Amino acid sequence: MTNEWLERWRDGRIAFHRDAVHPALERYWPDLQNQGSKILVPLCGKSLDMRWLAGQGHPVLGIELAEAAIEQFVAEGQGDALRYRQGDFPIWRQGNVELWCGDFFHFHIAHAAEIGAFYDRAALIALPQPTRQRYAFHLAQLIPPGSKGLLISLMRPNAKGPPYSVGHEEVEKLFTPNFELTHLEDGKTDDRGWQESVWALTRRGPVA
Ligand SMILES: C[S@@+](CC[C@H](N)C(=O)[O-])C[C@H]1O[C@@H](n2cnc3c(N)ncnc32)[C@H](O)[C@@H]1O
Repeated sequence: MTNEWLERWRDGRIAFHRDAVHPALERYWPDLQNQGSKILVPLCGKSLDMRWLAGQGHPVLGIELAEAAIEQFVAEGQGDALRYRQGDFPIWRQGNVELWCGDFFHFHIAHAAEIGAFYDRAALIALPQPTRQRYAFHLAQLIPPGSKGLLISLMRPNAKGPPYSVGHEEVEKLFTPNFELTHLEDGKTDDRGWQESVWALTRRGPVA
């Protein structure tokens, strides 16, 4: 799976990338009241949503496997990027966005000191079913109790992924052990029969 993503970035097969900020982010983020917290964006690609979050006054920490995605994000942004390293992760920093290049599952709590919220659009649904369980648990370990996040999942017919179809029942099953969930909306179904679902999550008490 891992190499498949690197191949996709190499070949420019990135139909998941949006040229505009996700409307659900703009609609629902202000209600989460995460003022100024550092936002974790797992499996971030080169999403413009990170620039929007930074524009709202948040430091952003994205994690992305493909160096090509990070190089493109920086090249398409403004200003120089600083390069440095934390452990095994090379990091690019441009303005208020820092992008860590590596496997999300190797990003540990010690790296996550200042994280206060998260944003997942097309991260959970990029992972096959057994890995989604691991993802939900790992995310819970990185997010302090009381902090919030926005999750945009996807339901689709004939679900040979990625992106995988992750319906309401699975979202609830994956996250309920460690988060309080509020279902915010189901988007319009597009002409492929794909429909996004949007959730607000709040990390429950201390035990992951
Ligand atoms: C479907 S794309 C979504 C990207 C971004 N969230 C967006 O909305 O455009 C999933 C991204 O996750 C990256 N990825 C896949 N597995 C990963 C992992 N284990 N750790 C970090 N990044 C990963 C892929 O390279 C790809 O850029």
